[in-house]
Amino acid sequence: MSVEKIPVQLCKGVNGLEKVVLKEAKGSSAEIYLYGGHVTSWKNENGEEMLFVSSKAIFKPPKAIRGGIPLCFPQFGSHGSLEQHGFARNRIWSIDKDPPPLPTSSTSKAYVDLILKPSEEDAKIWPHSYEFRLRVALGPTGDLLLTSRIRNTNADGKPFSFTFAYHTYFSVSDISEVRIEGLETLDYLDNLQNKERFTEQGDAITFESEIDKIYLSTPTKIAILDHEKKRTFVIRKDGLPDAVVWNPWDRKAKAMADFGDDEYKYMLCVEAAAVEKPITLKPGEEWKGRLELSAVPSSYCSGQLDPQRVLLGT
Ligand SMILES: O=P(O)(O)OC[C@H]1O[C@@H](O)[C@H](O)[C@@H](O)[C@@H]1O
Repeated sequence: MSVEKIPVQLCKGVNGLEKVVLKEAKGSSAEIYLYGGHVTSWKNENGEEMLFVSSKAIFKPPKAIRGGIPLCFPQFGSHGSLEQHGFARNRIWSIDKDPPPLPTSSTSKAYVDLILKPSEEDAKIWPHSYEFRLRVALGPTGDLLLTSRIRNTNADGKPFSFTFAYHTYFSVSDISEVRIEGLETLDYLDNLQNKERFTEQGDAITFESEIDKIYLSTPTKIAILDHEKKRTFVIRKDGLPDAVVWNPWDRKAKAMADFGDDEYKYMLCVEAAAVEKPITLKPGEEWKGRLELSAVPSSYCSGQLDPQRVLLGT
């Protein structure tokens, strides 16, 4: 007899912070903290963790949780006058009991809707009224789906602009055994060189030192191949033209209080983002940004990512 899993549960996590636990019928699961609207766990059907969370992560406001999927809004990085990566990642979100419908083809009951609205204090640092709705869902095959809907609710008729990222920390076996496909030959801004623009060379991206690059206008599909784990993460994104790739490497790792000295070996951030061209919304307008993550066993064959490129040999 199979025991039916409760698809959505609200419970206490680290330091008594509230978290939502999603469980899909076949065994995959996810955890989302209301602090930051922050996904901190995504496990496949065998209970294996796909996301990296630092053993030194501080689950306490105002520090954002180090790992999982922090949400960068209304500012990515230092591209503006607000605090690094904006404030959405260190605010307490609410459960949205009655969200506007979202078209979905999945029958999975494992999903939750969260909402963030500005407090009076927030309005002092970013003088705009908005509703940020986040849906986190598990698909029937264990895929993790995040949909962000951001609406301008300004009553003063003013538009606003923002930059955004799903700052995903993937768990990898060994950073030196990992490569990314889908970003080769693209232009990028290098955060390690004053955000200057360069063009990536032809090969898949591999890692042997610190990296902090914003790849511009990328394909909607990117793959992270982990040879040792024999696992490939496939990232599909919509409404998010850019992709940030970050690994702090040893020196910066040591400088971060909430990150273990050697942990850079076991993580890689590939962040679906809108950075180069900020998104502008007039009052009443809504933006939607979607991220779909899947983990497929064994290595993806090189070149399978984009059949068109294989055919054209480009
Ligand atoms: O320490 P934080 O604020 O979470 O940021 C981590 C990193 O996030 C990346 O997205 C940025 O490109 C890096 O420049 C930054 O160092």
